[in-house]
Amino acid sequence: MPATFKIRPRMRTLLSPAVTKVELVGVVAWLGVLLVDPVPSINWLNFSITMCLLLVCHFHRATGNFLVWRLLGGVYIVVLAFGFSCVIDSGAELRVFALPLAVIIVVSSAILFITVQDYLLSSALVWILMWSNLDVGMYRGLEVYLVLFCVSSMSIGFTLSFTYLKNMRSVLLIESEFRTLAETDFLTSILNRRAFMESFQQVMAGGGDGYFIMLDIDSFKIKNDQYGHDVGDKILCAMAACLQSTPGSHTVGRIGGEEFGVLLLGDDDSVANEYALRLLEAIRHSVSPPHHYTCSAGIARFSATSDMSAVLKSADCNMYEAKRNGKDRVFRDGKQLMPPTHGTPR
Ligand SMILES: Nc1nc2c(ncn2[C@@H]2O[C@H](COP(=O)(O)OP(=O)(O)OP(=O)(O)O)[C@@H](O)[C@H]2O)c(=O)[nH]1
Repeated sequence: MPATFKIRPRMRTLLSPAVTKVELVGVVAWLGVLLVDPVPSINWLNFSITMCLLLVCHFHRATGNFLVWRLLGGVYIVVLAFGFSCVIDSGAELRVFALPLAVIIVVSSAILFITVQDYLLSSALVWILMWSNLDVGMYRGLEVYLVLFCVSSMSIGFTLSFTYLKNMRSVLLIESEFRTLAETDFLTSILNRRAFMESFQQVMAGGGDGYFIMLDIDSFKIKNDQYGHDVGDKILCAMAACLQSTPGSHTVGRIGGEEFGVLLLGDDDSVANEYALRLLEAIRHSVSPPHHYTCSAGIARFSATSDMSAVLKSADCNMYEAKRNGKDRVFRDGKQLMPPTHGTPR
């Protein structure tokens, strides 16, 4: 997915408060126009337009769907322009206001759109709607000025929209790059400890049940000493690749030097056990001899009400049990997990 598409929801979140304010200003202006001459203004059409504007404002603010949000910005502008054009239609003396009104709507609506295409489309619709209200007779011989106003208003709006969207996009792209850097382990490119723990907290806050698996590479110091730190680094990367390529996990991360964490969702013990054993098997074969390595793992179950530090401690204790009992194995609740096909411990 292009980076600019990824930041669009964030752009929408940042723009929304300003959009709501601009729309409310439009509604107030619309009600103000109706109040200038209230008696003839009270009719079904004006009532429907008012309700429509209020509903569009409400749903524009409330919708969670990005496409609907984009669409409602255009709907709002078209309904507002239609409302004003109806009022202007109701009295010939009001036609003099059609031109400045169209210019104001077209220029001020630049902030409502997240793409310049949306802006250009809706402002073209505004001009089409308002053009019929212009007293062309009044501008006879001066039509070129009308065209100039039309083109200038759209150009100013386009420039405003293009500039602020471009600036916002650049700032958000930089922000997203920094966020990725802050959450990613430099060596292995998987989540670092902070990001992994944040994900863990989010899962628990969301009421998720699951399993936390702590993994520690066995005798890693010896590998480093025997083959050098560059081989050690390759082993760490191979381990991260294994975590990523073994299906079934929710989150994986490097939570210490040679320690990794995995979150599994669900409450089926056999699925969690099978996952852990499958992962250790994949790890055994992830690097060919003589640099091959193994790791020990401890599993702890958690639910929404669990104390996170107690879960971490439990997985850690199980992992150390696995180390004490010969390494390259998984422990849970103080007992070693056996592969389903083999009935005896290795
Ligand atoms: N190459 C490399 N080594 C690292 C990195 N981070 C930590 N280490 C090494 O990991 C080793 C961890 O050693 P120990 O804590 O003694 O654990 P161990 O040798 O794996 O022994 P057991 O845990 O008992 O199996 C140390 O030698 C650290 O230098 C890293 O980013 N790259």
